[in-house]
Amino acid sequence: MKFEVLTIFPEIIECYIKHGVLGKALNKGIVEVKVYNLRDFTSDKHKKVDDYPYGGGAGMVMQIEPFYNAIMHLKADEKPRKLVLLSPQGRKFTQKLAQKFMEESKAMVLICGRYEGIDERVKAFVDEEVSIGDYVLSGGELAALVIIDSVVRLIPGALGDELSAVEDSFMKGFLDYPHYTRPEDFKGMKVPEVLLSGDHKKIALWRKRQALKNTLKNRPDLLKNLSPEDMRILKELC
Ligand SMILES: N#Cc1c(-c2ccc3ccn(Cc4ccc(CN5CCOCC5)cc4)c3c2)n[nH]c1N
Repeated sequence: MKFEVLTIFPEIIECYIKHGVLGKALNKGIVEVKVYNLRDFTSDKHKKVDDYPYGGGAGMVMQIEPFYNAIMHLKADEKPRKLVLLSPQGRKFTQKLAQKFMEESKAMVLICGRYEGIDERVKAFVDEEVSIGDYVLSGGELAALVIIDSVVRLIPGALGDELSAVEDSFMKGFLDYPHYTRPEDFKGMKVPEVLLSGDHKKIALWRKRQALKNTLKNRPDLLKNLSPEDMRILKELC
């Protein structure tokens, strides 16, 4: 899968993609990330990318021309790609949308604005407008990284442990169970006995109960379409 990122801060993207899961996926050749500086698509000596908003108002707005020139440059190879604009006004990004992007797109262009946003006319050239959540960021770069990271985790072979992607809790519709590792006793804080028992059936049941308990407490909105068994466990917790 190929990601192409349009931004005035390429270093934000370049720094992050070298590490962790993404770094491994890049080294394996499972993923390719190319970052483009929008300032390279300007036509003035000052590489201007923003201007005052028509109609007045606070802040600056990013001009359409650099976005248009960059998008036309990418489209010159006539290869299919999904163009995604990051924006506070976008549709909510969820694990389901990450799955959809992974399944449907061989290449994605992630368009990152700054300032108070970008000229509305850029939207004529994009396929999706996406927001990663109900809070205001300073630009689209962090959102682009969230999308890249969550989509790459879903690519078969990217994690090197097929189970992790399948086990990601948002795929199952409830939160994760608690995790523990050595030491067994840290300043009197002990690992639950069941996890030391070696009884995999008991451990699985304990983990399911804990996951449902966490979900009921923190994200009851996720508790939909539970299996009869999960519903039975949930009722015991109430
Ligand atoms: N994805 C994503 C994002 C973004 C995001 C994405 C892209 C850009 C480009 C510029 N900015 C900054 C910016 C700040 C303030 C404002 C004003 N409005 C904000 C909402 O209330 C009304 C007034 C606009 C834009 C961006 C922010 N924020 N939150 C998400 N989940």
